[in-house]
Amino acid sequence: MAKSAETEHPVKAYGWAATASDTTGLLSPFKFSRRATSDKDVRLKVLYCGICHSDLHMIKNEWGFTNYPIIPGHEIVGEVTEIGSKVENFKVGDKVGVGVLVGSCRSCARCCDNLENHCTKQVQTYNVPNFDGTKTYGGYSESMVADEHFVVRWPDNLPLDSGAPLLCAGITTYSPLRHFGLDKPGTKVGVVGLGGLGHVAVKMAKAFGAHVTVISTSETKKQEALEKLGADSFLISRDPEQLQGAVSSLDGIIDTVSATHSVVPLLGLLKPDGKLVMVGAPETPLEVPVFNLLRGRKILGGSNIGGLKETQEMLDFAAKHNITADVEVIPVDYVNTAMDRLVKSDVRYRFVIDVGNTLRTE
Ligand SMILES: NC(=O)c1ccc[n+]([C@@H]2O[C@H](COP(=O)([O-])OP(=O)(O)OC[C@H]3O[C@@H](n4cnc5c(N)ncnc54)[C@H](O)[C@@H]3O)[C@@H](O)[C@H]2O)c1
Ligand SMILES: [Zn+2]
Ligand SMILES: [Zn+2]
Repeated sequence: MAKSAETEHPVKAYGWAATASDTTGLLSPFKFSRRATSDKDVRLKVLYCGICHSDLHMIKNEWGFTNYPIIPGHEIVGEVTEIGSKVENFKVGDKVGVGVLVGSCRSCARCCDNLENHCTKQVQTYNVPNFDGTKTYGGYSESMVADEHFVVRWPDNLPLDSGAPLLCAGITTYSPLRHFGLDKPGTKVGVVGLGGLGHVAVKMAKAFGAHVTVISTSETKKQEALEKLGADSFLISRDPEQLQGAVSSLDGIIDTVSATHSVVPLLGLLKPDGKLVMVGAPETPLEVPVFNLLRGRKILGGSNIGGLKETQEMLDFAAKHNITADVEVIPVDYVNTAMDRLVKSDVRYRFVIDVGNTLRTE
């Protein structure tokens, strides 16, 4: 008989999991186990874990591939408690991060190019089979263990709680800004959806020296976007007059919206050769009228987190430019309320679970 999550590995572990397959996604305390620390492994005590909207999509099975029980969490900051005998880059006591990936083949062309995020054999931090056949469990748990290649060094001056969301929201916005050439001073960058990813995208683009326009459905975020986050202008996406006034003005747009929406107005905002980069992952397909791409030779693309080398580079960049997320730190037993509020975009702008101080391990 197959071993249970609680007994398949030698080390006892505790977390909060969604166990029901009824798509309510309710999280509750869950006993499981983690593997012993092998040669190249780093074991950490989880201190903070951000709540990404992907966690919400997954606990509710909105993408259709949730494999319950699931412990979400891939914005994990912790302290190293044990290292394997061949670990080279970390020692006990170091502050470290683990993001969306805990494994990849390490030998394909993508991996050799530091793009583990595009490896077909990548192992994500939760909900997938690991190389040993057991399932991965994420950071809403008291400990993590991962090969050191998938662990990043935490910069000294980067706060642990408000820095945690950089491990997904940070790299997911930094990487396309860099890859699509939207990281040059004076570049006109639009950010759609001012949530966890979107607000970090604004900060990253500003740090690159871009001129940043936030495109949002809601007037309520205007003042904050301009005054607090440092955006240069603000457009209400439902206001045809405002959109008309900004037609053909942007070099690129990072679209972080989590629900199905029209990209037609966004394509209209792009200059010729402009790029619309999707990072948000709505559960249903978007409609793309092809003529809106043909006219102006526009490009519609996508981006998925980033490789490990770039994740470290992004963290160091964030530390240098004092970029953190705006966070609401919560105890773990508030997580279901936090999920309900995230559905309504009722958070400025990222929930972070104080795992270290609030997760009981019995
Ligand atoms: N590509 C990647 O690698 C990657 C990484 C992380 C997250 N994601 C995805 O990105 C999306 C955003 O994640 P997040 O954590 O920032 O979520 P979030 O909930 O914090 O932010 C989403 C934003 O979209 C806005 N929004 C929702 N519905 C909208 C609509 N119909 N029209 C316009 N705006 C709308 C919300 O108001 C909110 O500001 C999610 O789908 C998530 O799964 C992708
Ligand atoms: Zn994420
Ligand atoms: Zn690979």
